[in-house]
Amino acid sequence: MSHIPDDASSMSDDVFEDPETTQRRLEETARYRANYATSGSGLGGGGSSGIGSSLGGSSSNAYSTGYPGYRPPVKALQMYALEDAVFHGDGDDDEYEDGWRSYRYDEVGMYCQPPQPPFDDTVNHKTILLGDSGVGKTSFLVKYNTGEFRLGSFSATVGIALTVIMLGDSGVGKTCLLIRFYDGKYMPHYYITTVGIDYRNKVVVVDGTRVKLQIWDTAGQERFRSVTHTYYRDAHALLLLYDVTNKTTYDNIRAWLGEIRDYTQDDVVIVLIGNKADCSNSERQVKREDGERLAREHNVPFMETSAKTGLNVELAFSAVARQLKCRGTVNGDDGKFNVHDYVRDNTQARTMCAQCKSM
Ligand SMILES: Nc1nc2c(ncn2[C@@H]2O[C@H](COP(=O)(O)OP(=O)(O)OP(=O)(O)O)[C@@H](O)[C@H]2O)c(=O)[nH]1
Repeated sequence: MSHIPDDASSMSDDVFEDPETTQRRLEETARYRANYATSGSGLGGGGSSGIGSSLGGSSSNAYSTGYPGYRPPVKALQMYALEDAVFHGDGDDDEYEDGWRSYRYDEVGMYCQPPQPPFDDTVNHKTILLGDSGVGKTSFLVKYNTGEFRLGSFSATVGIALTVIMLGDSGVGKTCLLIRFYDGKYMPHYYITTVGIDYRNKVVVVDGTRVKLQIWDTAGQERFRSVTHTYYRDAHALLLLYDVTNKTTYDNIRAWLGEIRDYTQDDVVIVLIGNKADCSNSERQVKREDGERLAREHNVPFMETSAKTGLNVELAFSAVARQLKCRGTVNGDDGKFNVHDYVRDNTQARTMCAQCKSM
């Protein structure tokens, strides 16, 4: 059964299923993995049935994806292997526990396969499923990955995700802001400095249109800079954060803007954010007016946010989604949207935030 929130203005994940289906699926996945471990068969093994066995056999003559005989360049394979290690090597199963969730393809089993010998014919590479809406692309992929056919579990896939990258010095609150947006929670004890880069997908509904954002949380630490630079070029939008309680992070914004100029596309959407606006005046080292002035200098919209209270968090992402939609990157261009006006009209001052009032 497909569940889509009634409130069209709300944020929602892109693919839904009901809690019982989730529970059943988790149990089946556990059974499946247990069988896999004992029999050595499974998605790619000779003992499984269906699409998985016909496409994903482990013999050296079988090709898990792509055309027979196709050999991706070794460089590309090395890159994908590296990406898998970086993005999927954390064994993070937390997201399996909630009933309302969004699938990433790695969550539906693509990475259940046993370790393969590096860089041979069985290594995955990119394959794109194309075809009209409703022909069964998502079901096909899920069947291939899990061996299951899930009738009616999926809502329509929403285009290809637009890339939003979060930047700023280490400790400014990028991860907390993303978690607040993605999960609606503040995790003060979640503070483990980001290593390299990580992402979450989230769909934002803008005037009835579903805009899928792929949000990349980068490591603020200098030593990861060369990794994160490689992602800048694909960015449609950037959220550039400083910490209002740490003047150095504000002073470094100019350097960040320089990097952005060097590595991103010219039309990238940038929003400047002063985070931790919940902190008291005695803790504050950067006035709101300073943030506004810097933003004016660089002609970018500005807002103060708090991952702790949720102040302006949804606004930051919805401003980006609206601007990208308006530019025609997603479903047409009405040409009337002005991100500066939108942010100015919708920004909440700290005193106006209901959550802040209750603090
Ligand atoms: N008071 C307050 N603290 C915050 C807020 N956002 C984050 N923090 C705290 O700031 C610290 C750093 O937060 P992170 O989200 O890990 O910072 P980051 O920018 O992702 O850091 P790196 O991963 O090292 O780049 C944590 O202790 C958070 O609890 C906020 O809005 N208000």
